[in-house]
Amino acid sequence: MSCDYLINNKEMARQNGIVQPLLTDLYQITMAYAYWKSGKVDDTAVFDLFFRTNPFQGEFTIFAGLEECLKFLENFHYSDSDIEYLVQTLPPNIEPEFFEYLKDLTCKDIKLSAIEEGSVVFPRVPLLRVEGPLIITQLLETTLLTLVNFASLMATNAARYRMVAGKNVSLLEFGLRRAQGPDGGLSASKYSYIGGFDGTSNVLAGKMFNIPVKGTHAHSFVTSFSTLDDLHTAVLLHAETQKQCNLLELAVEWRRRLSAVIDVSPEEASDGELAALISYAQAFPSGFLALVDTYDVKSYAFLNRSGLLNFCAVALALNDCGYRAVGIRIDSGDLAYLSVLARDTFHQVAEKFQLPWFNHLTIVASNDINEETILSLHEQGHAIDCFGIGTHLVTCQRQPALGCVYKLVEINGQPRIKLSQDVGKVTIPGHKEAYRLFGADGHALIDLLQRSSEPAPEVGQKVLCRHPFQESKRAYVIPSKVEHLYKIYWKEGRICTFPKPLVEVRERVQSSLRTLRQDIKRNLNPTPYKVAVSDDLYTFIHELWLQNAPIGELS
Ligand SMILES: Nc1ncnc2c1ncn2[C@@H]1O[C@H](COP(=O)(O)OP(=O)(O)OP(=O)(O)O)[C@@H](O)[C@H]1O
Ligand SMILES: O=P(O)(O)OC[C@H]1O[C@H](OP(=O)(O)OP(=O)(O)O)[C@H](O)[C@@H]1O
Ligand SMILES: O=C(O)c1cccnc1
Ligand SMILES: [Mg+2]
Repeated sequence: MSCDYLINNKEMARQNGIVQPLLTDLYQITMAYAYWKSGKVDDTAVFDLFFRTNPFQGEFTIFAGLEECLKFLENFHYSDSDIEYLVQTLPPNIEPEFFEYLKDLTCKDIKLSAIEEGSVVFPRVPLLRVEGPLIITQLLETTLLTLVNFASLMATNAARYRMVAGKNVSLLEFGLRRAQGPDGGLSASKYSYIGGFDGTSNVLAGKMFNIPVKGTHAHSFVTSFSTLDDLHTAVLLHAETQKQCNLLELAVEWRRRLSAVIDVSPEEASDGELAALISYAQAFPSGFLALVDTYDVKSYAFLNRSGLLNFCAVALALNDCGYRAVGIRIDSGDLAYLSVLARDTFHQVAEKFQLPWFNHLTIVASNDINEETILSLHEQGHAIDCFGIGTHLVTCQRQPALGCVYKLVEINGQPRIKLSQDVGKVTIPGHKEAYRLFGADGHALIDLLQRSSEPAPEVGQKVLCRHPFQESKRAYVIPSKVEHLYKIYWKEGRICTFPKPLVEVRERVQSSLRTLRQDIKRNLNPTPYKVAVSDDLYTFIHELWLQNAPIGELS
C-alpha cells in the first residue's frame, strides 16, 4: 500500500485506499453469482452485524468503524480492472451478463442502520443492520466485518488503558513499528485516539485523521554522539534578547554545579550523551524532551549518574537562554522507582536554583507497558505524567480479535434463524430494534431487543425483559429514560446521518462509558451488563426455533 496513493487521491484522502469491493472473501462473489443465476436478483434481505462476547475479559465493548463503513458504501463500485480480474479468476463458465450486472452494482438500494460510533455496546445487540437486495447485502459482509472488528477491538483496548490510567495522565500511541502491518498501524492510531489516547507518533495517521502527533527521540540519537567534539556548533540565540549563547559552555558549567545536588561527579556522566542532548535542545529549544536511560538499563543509579545529570544541565543551560525544557522519557528499568527518583531530583533542582517550573517537568515512561503495568505502577506510586504505549496496545496482545459476525435474519420479509448446538450461537431472527433502558440512578440498566413491529418502550411504563434463551430469567423494568439505539446512516444511495468528527466520537466514548455502573467497568471480574429481548420477541424466537429444529427419531 503506497502512502502516495493514500494521501494524493483526493476522493479517498479520508479513506484507507485498500478498502474497496474486492477486499472481500472469494465466497461472497461466488455466492453472488449463484444467487444471480438462481433468479434471486430481486430478493431482499436483512443482515445483523454483532459480536457474541466482550473482549479482554471485560463486560463492555466500544463500537467503532462506522465512518469507514459509510465511506465504503459511498465508494462501492467494481472498476474495469476489478471486473477484468474477476473474469480471469472465476471459472470460465460464468455467464458474461453477471459481470455486466456487477459493473453497475452500487449501494443505492441499501439501508444501513447503526448504533452511534463511540457508544458502549454489548453482545448480541446488532451494531449494524443492513437491509437491501440479497446479493449486495451479502457482498458487503466481509468488508463491513473487517472495518468494524479491529476498529471496535482497538477502541475498546484504548478505552481500557484510559480507564486504568485515569484522567490526569497523558497517553500516547507509539505502536506503528510493532503493528500488524501498515494498515493495522494506521487503524490502531485512529481508534486509539477515539478510545481516549491523546496523540500518536504515527505521522500519516496525524495527517489523514487530524490526530495530534507527538514524540521524543530514540536511543540511536544519543548513541550517535560519542564526545563533546561531535557538536559542530553550540550556539543558540536567546529567546528574548536574540544574543548568542554557548549552550555547551553553559551546560558543562551547570553539570559541574549540579553535582552538589545530584551527588554525581561530572566525570561519571557520558559526554556523548551530553553532546546529543545539547544538539537536540538546539534543534528544539522550546520542545526539549530527552530520553535519559541510554547508558545503563539495568543499574538504576546510572539514570542518576548520567542521563538525569545531563538532562538537568542542558535544561538549566536552556533556561539561561530563555527557554523552558519539557521533560524526560524513561524507557527501561523500574519505572516507578526511576520516575520518583527523577521527580525528587527535579524538586531539589527547583528549590536549589529557585526555578519552580522544574517541579513540573514532564516524565514520560515507555517500554512494553500494558494495562497491568499501569495498574501496578499506580499501586506502587510513581511520578509519571505520560505513558508511551506501543506493542500491547496496537496488537491487542491480550485478545487479538473481536468476533463480530454478520448473520441473515430475514429474507423477503420472512425471518431466518441459525440454529446451533451451542445456544450462544443461535441467532435472534427478524427485523429488530434495540433500546437502552436507564434506571432511576441514571445508569444504563439493560439493552432490550424487540421486533420492529412492536411499540417502543416508554419512560415510566413497566416492560418485561427476558433472557433470550433461559425461560426463567426475566425481570420487569420501569425505565427512567429510553434510548433508541439505531439511526439510519445510509439510505437511497447516500449518507443520511453524517458521522461525527473524530474528536466528537472520542468524547462520545467517554460520555457513553459514564453511563455504565462502575462494577461493569472494573478490571477484575466485572459484572455482566444485561441484554434482553421483549416477551414478543422471546416467543417469536422460540416458535421459529421449534419450527426449524428437525424432530429426531430414536431407535
Ligand atoms: N515498577 C514496575 N512495576 C511493574 N512493572 C514494571 C515496573 N517498571 C517497569 N515495569 C515493566 O517491566 C518490564 C521490564 O522490562 P525488561 O525486563 O525487559 O527490563 P528492561 O528494563 O526493559 O531491560 P532492557 O531494556 O535492558 O532489556 C517492562 O514491561 C516494564 O513496562
Ligand atoms: O515498548 P512498546 O510499548 O512497544 O513502545 C514502543 C517502544 O518502541 C521504542 O523502542 P524501540 O523499538 O526503539 O526498541 P527498544 O524496546 O529496544 O527501546 C520505544 O523506546 C518503546 O520502548
Ligand atoms: O516518540 C517516541 O518517543 C517514540 C515513538 C515511537 C516509538 N517509541 C518512541
Ligand atoms: Mg522497548
